[in-house]
Amino acid sequence: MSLYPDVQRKGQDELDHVVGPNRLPEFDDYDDLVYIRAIVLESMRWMVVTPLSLPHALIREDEYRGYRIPKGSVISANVWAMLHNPEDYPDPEEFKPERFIKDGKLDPNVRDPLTLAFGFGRRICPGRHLSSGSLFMMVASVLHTLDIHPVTGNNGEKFDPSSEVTTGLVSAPERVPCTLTARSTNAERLIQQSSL
Ligand code: HEM
Repeated sequence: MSLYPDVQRKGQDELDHVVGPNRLPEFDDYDDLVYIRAIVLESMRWMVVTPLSLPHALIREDEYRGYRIPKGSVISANVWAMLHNPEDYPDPEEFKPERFIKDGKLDPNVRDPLTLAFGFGRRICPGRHLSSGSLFMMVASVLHTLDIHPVTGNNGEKFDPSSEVTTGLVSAPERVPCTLTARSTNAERLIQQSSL
């Protein structure tokens, strides 16, 4: 959000319109918070948590595009490449929640990143609904109450958190330097009330 202030502002505009200043977002707002849901989808796509998913082993021989894959082979799905395929996601390096929206709704013709980011088949992540629901509440609550500002270097340049990520099974930014300020005195009150 610190890198994309326009995305942040659009999310906050939607929250102001749907939720208003006197309460925090709730799951009942889900259907109306289309842009917030698009931010969640784009977050899961742009910097996928498990870029090579989890390895699977073949229980029987298979064939893929003319290649024989023997039983017992270990395969890794390059989910990062799938989620950065410009045919499905033009300008894949850009963080653009708008790519998921058409006529004010989530566009069912755009490939849903959540069908890739949580793995595949019978071992698909059983925590996927908990995770995507929690992400929705987290993004909505943070943007509703806080402004996120980038920390700039000596020359005014913004640090890109995607430039330094951990390697291994799980990928996460090494650091996310930013400052947070309450959006208003109402927002401050909501934060204090929610921490009671
Ligand atoms: C953004 C958050 C999460 C991501 C991106 C994620 C991703 C994944 C992926 C890619 C797999 C491997 C699926 C496969 O083998 O094809 C997996 C497996 C698994 N996940 Fe998650 N996960 C997340 C959160 C959670 C949470 C919150 C829980 C528990 C509450 C959870 C529990 C599990 C378990 C138990 C497995 C192993 C399933 C099996 O092998 O049968 N995950 N997850």
